[in-house]
Amino acid sequence: MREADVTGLDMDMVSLRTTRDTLEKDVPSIRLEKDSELREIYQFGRKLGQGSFGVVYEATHIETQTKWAIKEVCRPAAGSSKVKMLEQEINILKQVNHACVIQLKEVYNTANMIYLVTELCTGGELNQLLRQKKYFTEDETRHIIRSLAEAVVYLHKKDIVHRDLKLENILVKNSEDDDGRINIKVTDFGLSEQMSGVGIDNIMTETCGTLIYMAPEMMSGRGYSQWCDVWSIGVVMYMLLCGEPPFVSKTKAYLLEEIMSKEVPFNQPIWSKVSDGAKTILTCLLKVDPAHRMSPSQLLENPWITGDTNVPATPSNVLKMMREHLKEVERTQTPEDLSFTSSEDTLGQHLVPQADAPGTECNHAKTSPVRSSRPCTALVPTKTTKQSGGSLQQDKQKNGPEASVTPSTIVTQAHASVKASPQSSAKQRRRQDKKDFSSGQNLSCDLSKSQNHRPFTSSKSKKPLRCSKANSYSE
Ligand SMILES: Nc1ncnc2c1ncn2[C@@H]1O[C@H](COP(=O)(O)OP(=O)(O)OP(=O)(O)O)[C@@H](O)[C@H]1O
Repeated sequence: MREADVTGLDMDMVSLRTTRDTLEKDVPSIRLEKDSELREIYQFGRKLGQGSFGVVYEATHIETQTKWAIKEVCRPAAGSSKVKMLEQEINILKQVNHACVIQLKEVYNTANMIYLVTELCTGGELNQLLRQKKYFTEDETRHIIRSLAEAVVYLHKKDIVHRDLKLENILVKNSEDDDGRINIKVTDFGLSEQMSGVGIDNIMTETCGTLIYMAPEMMSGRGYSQWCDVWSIGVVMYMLLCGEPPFVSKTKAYLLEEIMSKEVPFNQPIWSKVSDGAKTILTCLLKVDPAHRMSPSQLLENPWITGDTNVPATPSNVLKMMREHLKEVERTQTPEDLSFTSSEDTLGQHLVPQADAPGTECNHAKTSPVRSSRPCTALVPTKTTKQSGGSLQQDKQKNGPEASVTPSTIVTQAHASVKASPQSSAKQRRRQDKKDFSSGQNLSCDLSKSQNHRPFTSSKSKKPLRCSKANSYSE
């Protein structure tokens, strides 16, 4: 047995892109002459599961008698897409060190095999637990979603977009710990992407992931960013609370149509028992337009998540008062006096998305006629454009002008474009919103006018979808 190159894997198979200074922990990569040598280090136990790459076993480290999971992977052909995915997965796992992300302990290489030793999650996949329980309570869901959001904030800060967040890729460390809490670990980074640039460089076009969890902007093929993970958190949360996905259709095209045409459905009887706070979050996470989605950091600060009952779940009272006031103003003014046609627009103009303002959340979920037409960030009646918080793009904004292509700036510009057409009725604007979204224009039109912002990509790949993993798509 010999220690492999200090950077990690068998270099003939994997060209590591990770720079060493980004590593947070040292994951040894060990070369073995024979596969049987590993059996001298670990005692293999029951089979835990099978993925598209290989089989996962429970294993006991003989010397320490500690339990681990070992993924046994047949070395894929050099240059194949499987190599790329495995390389990506290992590179990312080597960089991450978070309580809610699966830990990679060691990598073993032999001539034919690669073995990934990870922490053991005895509770299995979250979808198995959901199937048993049918649905989770709000308290259970809160704990799981908080952990998931923490993991996503951490990953996005490291410029890692998971791209395939789903119940099957969330493992349960132990069924339930002493407090009855379900501790989760995000796993399966095979489809993840690590961004290297800022602004437009962070726009991806490859369609991948699992349909029911896939963000509409990814389905539309017009470019997406890390906000696709937020949509998936929304789908996961929805499923935890009611046991079923929010949107289902046989094909990607129909699913996209369904998402575009419907509100987040809360029709099943179970939703009558779910709090408004949880439903509001879902509406904010499942915003069609990524520019209007709640950020993972905002999610973490939301009173439903923090359990802070002193903060109103929705700032609807203030907004309601402002709307009433604006309606009154409209009533007393002639149309010429107004720069907008409706109080909603006027309100939109003055409401600036303020990232990470605690205690605030999507406040328009119920009033918004079109799910994609309203920003879903903390709205405050001010023109201050404070941008802070943990999301990748918000962080990037501090680093350069290009990075200022944030959902919030897009939102602000979207409002500006509404302002520019005072004649348009609310109905016309709704139609335009939808048209813009399907053509990919709603984000690009305004951005292209700005010196600092390059257009949001709208290139649509003509390549057919293929299934690269079980239930996961890659273009
Ligand atoms: N650390 C672990 N602890 C417990 N069970 C695990 C662990 N890792 C994987 N498993 C189980 O083994 C199964 C196969 O895992 P694996 O990572 O190979 O594939 P996958 O995530 O299902 O899909 P793929 O790699 O094909 O995308 C999982 O579905 C899970 O049930």
